[in-house]
Amino acid sequence: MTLLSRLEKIGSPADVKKLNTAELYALADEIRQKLIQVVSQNGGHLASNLGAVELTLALHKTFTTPKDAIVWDVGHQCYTHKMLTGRLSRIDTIRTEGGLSGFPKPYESEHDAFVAGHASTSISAALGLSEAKRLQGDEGYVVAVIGDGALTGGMAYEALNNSGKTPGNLIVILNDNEMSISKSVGSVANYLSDIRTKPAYYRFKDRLSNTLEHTPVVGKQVKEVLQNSKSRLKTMIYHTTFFEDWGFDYLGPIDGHDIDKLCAAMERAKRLARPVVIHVATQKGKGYSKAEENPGAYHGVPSFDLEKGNPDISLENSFSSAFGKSLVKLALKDSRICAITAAMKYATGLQFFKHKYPNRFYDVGIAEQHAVTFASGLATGGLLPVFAVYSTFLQRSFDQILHDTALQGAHVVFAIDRAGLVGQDGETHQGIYDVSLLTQVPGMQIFSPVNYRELSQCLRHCIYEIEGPCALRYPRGKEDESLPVSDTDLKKGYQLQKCGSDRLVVTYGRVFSQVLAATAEQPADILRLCRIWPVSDEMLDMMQQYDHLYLVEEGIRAGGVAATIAAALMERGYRGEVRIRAIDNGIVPQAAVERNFCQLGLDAASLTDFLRQ
Ligand SMILES: Cc1ncc(C[n+]2csc(CCOP(=O)(O)OP(=O)(O)O)c2C)c(N)n1
Ligand SMILES: CC(=O)[C@@H](O)[C@H](O)COP(=O)(O)O
Ligand SMILES: [Mg+2]
Repeated sequence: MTLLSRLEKIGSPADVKKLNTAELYALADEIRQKLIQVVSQNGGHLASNLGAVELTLALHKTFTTPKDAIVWDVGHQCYTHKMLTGRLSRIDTIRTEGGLSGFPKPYESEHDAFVAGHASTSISAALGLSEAKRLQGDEGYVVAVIGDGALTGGMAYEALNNSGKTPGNLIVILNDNEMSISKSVGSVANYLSDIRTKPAYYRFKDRLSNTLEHTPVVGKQVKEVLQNSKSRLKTMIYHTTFFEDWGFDYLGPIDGHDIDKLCAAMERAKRLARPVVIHVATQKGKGYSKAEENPGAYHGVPSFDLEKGNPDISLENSFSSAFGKSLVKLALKDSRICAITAAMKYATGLQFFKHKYPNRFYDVGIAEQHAVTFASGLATGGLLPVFAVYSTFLQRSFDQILHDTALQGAHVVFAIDRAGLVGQDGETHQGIYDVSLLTQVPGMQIFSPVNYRELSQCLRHCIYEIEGPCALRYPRGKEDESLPVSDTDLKKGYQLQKCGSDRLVVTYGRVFSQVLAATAEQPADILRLCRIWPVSDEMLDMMQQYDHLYLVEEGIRAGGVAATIAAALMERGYRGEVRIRAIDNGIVPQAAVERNFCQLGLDAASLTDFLRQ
């Protein structure tokens, strides 16, 4: 009989509450070992999880989920929470097909209070949950756990601005490790770092305020008078941080790896009558030396060898790198070219640009909306901005693209990375909506290159041959080197591959490889669009010459290129047959991309059947 480890004995958060401090630290060690082992096998968000182990233990020691709700921001740091809430036996399945998600999922467990994946949403969601409790007379606290990176996103401030005056069951835990994926940027990051360097000063103020609070009779009165006055004494004692100006109580900075201190602060927060911010200082990557040394490289990793360590932070052989390098080449000859990222410098391949042209490189933080309007300002001011962003995160900026870019015809180039299916991050991160969104934007042109060479040509074309907004979109990962692709005339925007068939497949982007393989079995002509939007009359004329059209798209059907072509052909009175293969259900769960292709009927075998019909 094998002895159960401490971790295996945790069936639910109730078991965490029974442990003393020493036992909790021993448990933390086991959790770290498990995190490292699982992420090295499955890939995932290692450094963020390693940094939040004690914090998660303290949360479950102090609060009682699901009566109390914990809302994780982004949610990429929730692996320990999953292990402690009855999912340890399935943790090895994390991020795999049919397995646990790498993000909070209420359908997975009642302990996951809210869906996450995109940043800066936790305080808004927590405020909503807290108000729902209040209005329905439900008991329980609501805790938002937000990182300093996620605190660079505008939504967090909208929520703070809206929360300060609410009755007090809302607790915001600011998990400050001074890192987003790369170093946290902006004035708030500097401000937080300033607070972190003066813990004694903040402890003194806190003690003074606490003492007043507990001084019988006069203490409370003095405190109230001071809090409501404008005196310098008040400023000295109570005006500690901007959180207080917004109506929160502030506790911190607290060592985020000291379980007793964390628990004490959380217990105190429960007793306070106002919403509270607990500012916690943690170390990203804690407990795994390689991740401590280079937390950015271990933020999100593919599976890796524990001995060798260091998975590549940005793969050399990838569309992202090809894009980044092409942009540098163009920028060498044109000082008007600027590059913008919303906290994804390495992942979008912009590190090359930053290295070469730091004064025209902008990391704006997790602020996609701001990034778009900022880019539109740069364009209106005479520059050539390129905003490199994941498809899924660009969704945030739809109104900015419409209102601030398109309506004034600003020439902003959107370099849309992770376009299409993304794999293990699952439904929150799929890049399958951008085409349907962008086709609604007046004047927008969209390109979908299939290899690095074409990407580079499209980028140049977008920067120099187009006025107004334009986008080029490319998938996660690397090119298919076997593709027989010659240079495309980008003014025409397509390539027609003929075999003398009366059937035509119209497609674009990564799924072209699958179409090619399918037509080897079921011969058909192929019209590959490189400029996928707008669809020109010339393209439609060409389609009308065929009796059977097969439109294949790695994106959602509604509003997509295929559906729009079908509608345009109908208006033209086309009498032939049109069949569409696109993504009908917009919620595509995690799996290897190849598996998602099969599930959605976009792989070569399924497309062969499709062409047979
Ligand atoms: C809207 C949006 N943009 C970008 C991302 C990509 N992203 C995921 S985690 C992360 C950094 C988060 O930093 P922080 O909140 O401080 O958490 P940490 O990893 O440091 O614990 C970024 C930029 C995202 N998830 N959502
Ligand atoms: C949590 C998050 O949103 C990112 O870290 C994302 O998981 C990165 O995905 P890639 O691995 O495609 O860069
Ligand atoms: Mg952080």
